[in-house]
Amino acid sequence: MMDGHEVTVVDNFFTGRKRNVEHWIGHENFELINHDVVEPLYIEVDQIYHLASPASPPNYMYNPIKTLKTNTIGTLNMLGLAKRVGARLLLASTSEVYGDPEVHPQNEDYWGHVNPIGPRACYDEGKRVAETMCYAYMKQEGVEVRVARIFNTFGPRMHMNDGRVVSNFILQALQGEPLTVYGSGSQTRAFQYVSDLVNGLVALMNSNVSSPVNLGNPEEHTILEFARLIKHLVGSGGEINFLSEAQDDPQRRKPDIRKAKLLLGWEPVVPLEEGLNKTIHYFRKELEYQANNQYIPKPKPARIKKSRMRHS
Ligand SMILES: O=c1ccn([C@@H]2O[C@H](COP(=O)(O)OP(=O)(O)O[C@H]3OC[C@@H](O)[C@H](O)[C@H]3O)[C@@H](O)[C@H]2O)c(=O)[nH]1
Repeated sequence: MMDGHEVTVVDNFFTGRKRNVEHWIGHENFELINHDVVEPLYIEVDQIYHLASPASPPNYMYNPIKTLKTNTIGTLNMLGLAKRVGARLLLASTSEVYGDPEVHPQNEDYWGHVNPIGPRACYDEGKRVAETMCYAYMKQEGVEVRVARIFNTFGPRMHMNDGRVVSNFILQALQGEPLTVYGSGSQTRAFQYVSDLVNGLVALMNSNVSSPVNLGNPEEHTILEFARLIKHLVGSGGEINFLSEAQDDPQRRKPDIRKAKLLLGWEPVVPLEEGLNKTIHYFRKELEYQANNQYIPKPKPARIKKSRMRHS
């Protein structure tokens, strides 16, 4: 928008919130549509960032059929729109297409290790078929596609109830609650700050790279190290609570980003601690906001029917 593009945001608000974009409402280049991509959409656009789908495991597992519909029918609808108006489509795919990987770090040539009937399948298989659909439309219909395989990402404006590890740990630490580590905490992840991802998505969209590209920060940590780091940054004395391991939880994950560096000239620039501090600041404010804005319904005064005045 700041570059002069007109942006239409399409959201069904299943996991998104109007508050996340309210500061743009009224801007001449901004439009917000309440719409679910499972239904066809008829608008005129040049580029489509197809970001729809819950991305947090508890959210996407909450209604697996809806997650599947969003990633399949929703993707077909967006590809159909791209075909009709001649737009380029960027699919937000995921590191989850690599499943519980047997190759480390994961590069784009790895085909993955995915359980097709496990609890994560609605999302990881959904995204895998979404990629397949993109390349079918590219080959058969000549639609221009871009596929970003997004690794763990965090930042301000995540939902308080998102359920992913970064927001869980920060909120727990801020509220003096124990941090919930699933399993032993020896599983690893590499976390990327949201602004790095946005820059990567824009660079990919405007590049000539049609094959999948990993976007993530390769700095890898165990979840236990990560819990300790967040406790330290928040300054919380809370303990760490070990809960049972999540089923099919990928054990090691770290992106190989050589392709993005070489072809897009992109790499993450925000250090982990800086990103975490910004996110901690955000959630601190959110907790304050929540405390000051609890909705307490007021009792309604009894409605007294006004009788019509009769003039004689
Ligand atoms: O409270 C928690 C939450 C999560 N975890 C663990 O932390 C790790 C990361 O879990 P998250 O739920 O944040 O995210 P995952 O890495 O499992 O999945 C993510 O992968 C990449 C993206 O496509 C998605 O954002 C999401 O599916 C997992 O090992 C999980 O078991 C905890 O130990 N405690």
